[in-house]
Parts: sequence; structure tokens; C-alpha cells
Amino acid sequence: MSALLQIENLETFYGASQVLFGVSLEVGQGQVATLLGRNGMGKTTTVRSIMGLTPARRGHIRFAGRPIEALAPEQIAALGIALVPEGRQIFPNLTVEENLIAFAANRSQSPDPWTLRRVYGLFPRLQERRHHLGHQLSGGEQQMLAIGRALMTNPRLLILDEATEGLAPLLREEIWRVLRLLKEGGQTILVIDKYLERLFPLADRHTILERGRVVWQGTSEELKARPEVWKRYLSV
Ligand SMILES: Nc1ncnc2c1ncn2[C@@H]1O[C@H](COP(=O)(O)OP(=O)(O)OP(=O)(O)O)[C@@H](O)[C@H]1O
Repeated sequence: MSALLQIENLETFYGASQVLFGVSLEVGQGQVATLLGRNGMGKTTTVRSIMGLTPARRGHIRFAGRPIEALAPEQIAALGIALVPEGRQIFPNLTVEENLIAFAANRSQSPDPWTLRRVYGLFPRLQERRHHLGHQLSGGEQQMLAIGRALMTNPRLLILDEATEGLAPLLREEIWRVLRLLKEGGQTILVIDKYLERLFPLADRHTILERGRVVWQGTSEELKARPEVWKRYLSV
């Protein structure tokens, strides 16, 4: 399986403070990969470096074989990487439907692209609320909207940063259901989350970060067999 995303020896700083110390990982085409680790270990920073929001000072990022570490965030997005950020960041004063079409594009040149109709099929709740403003939605609805908006760009790689954070259990399950469907449809996904029992059946590969360094990488089978690794790095 060819790597869609390849990250090599990423070193990222906030001002003088170094946060990533040589992070390397790969996400294969059609794979679901995770970034795991306790709070503050560098997961969001890794994603921000991929997106060009906090560019890495050293290291390489290749997307579909092309170096992207020197590109601006909008150029990276245009190549087909969509981020569902922590905190969702939907437009509060646009309606659900306006949020969904704001960045609509067919960046993966899919023959069967995501459309409003398909997104509403995935999240019927969004169709019911399509004329509501972003700020009128519940946290779970905002999360669905953030995912729907990312899908409307038809990304080659979808990145979700803590998409189930702060959601009630039923809403979390709704997000997991959608991620399973996306995987079945061949969507490549990089996911940051902490629910190992949901990530095990979904994900092909896991990368654990500890203070900005990769301390473990492997498959779900391998991670399942290593509870001491979860205890040490994920405090579960
Ligand atoms: N804008 C910033 N300026 C300075 N330091 C920052 C900034 N953002 C994050 N950091 C620091 O960088 C380190 C990594 O943070 P990061 O958000 O990448 O971690 P994380 O693993 O995603 O955790 P969380 O789940 O809490 O978001 C932390 O020590 C954090 O305090």
C-alpha cells in the first residue's frame, strides 16, 4: 500500500519552545491511522504542522509524493487535506447549509463526490437543521457539521482532531458510525482520539506521542496485545 502522507523527522516550535522532536509517521492510501498520547504531547501540533498552520522548522512532509512542508495552509488544503479541528470552528453566523457549501470542491476529483444530498444522507439531523445558524446548534450537531463541511471538499485525507471530545455517548457513537462508513468507502483518515475500544476495530495503524516524540507505532493487533503500553503512555 503506497503512503498518501509521509512525515519524516518533524521538529516544530512555538517561538523558542520546541514541541515536536523528530516525529515520523505514514498514512497509506485508504488507511485509518491514529495519533495517540496524553494531553499536551504534541498531537494537535503535528496536525497543525501537516496543515501548514504551525509550519515545522525541520523535517519533511510529503502528500501523494509531493513535498508540502513549505506550502501555505490554503495550498495544502487545495491538494486535498481537510482538517476537522479541535473545537470544530464552524461559522456561527452562517446556516448549516451555508457552512456546508462554504468550501465545497472536488479536491480528490472523485467520480462520485460528496454533495449536500449525500452529507444529509449521512447526517439526517443536519438536513432537519439546515436553515439554523451555526451558533444555534448543539455540540454534537456542530461536530457533524464540521465533518460534513470537511467532506464537502472531497478530501483525499481527512484529519479529525478529538472529534468525539465532550460529546454524550450516543453522539459519540454517531461519529464512530460515520467514521466506519467513511473507511468502508475507502476514505483515508488520520484520527486523534482517546477511545481505544472504538479505535481498535477502525484503525490500521497507531502512533503514540510522548512529549513530542514517537514512542510506539504499530497495528491494532499489536497495540491490543500490549496493555502495558496503554498504561504507560495513554493512562487507561
Ligand atoms: N500556541 C502555543 N504556544 C506555545 N505552546 C503551545 C501552543 N500550543 C500548544 N503548545 C504546547 O505544545 C505542547 C503540545 O501541545 P498539543 O496541543 O500539540 O498537544 P496535544 O497532544 O494535541 O494535546 P491536547 O489533547 O491537550 O490538545 C504542549 O506542551 C502545549 O502546552
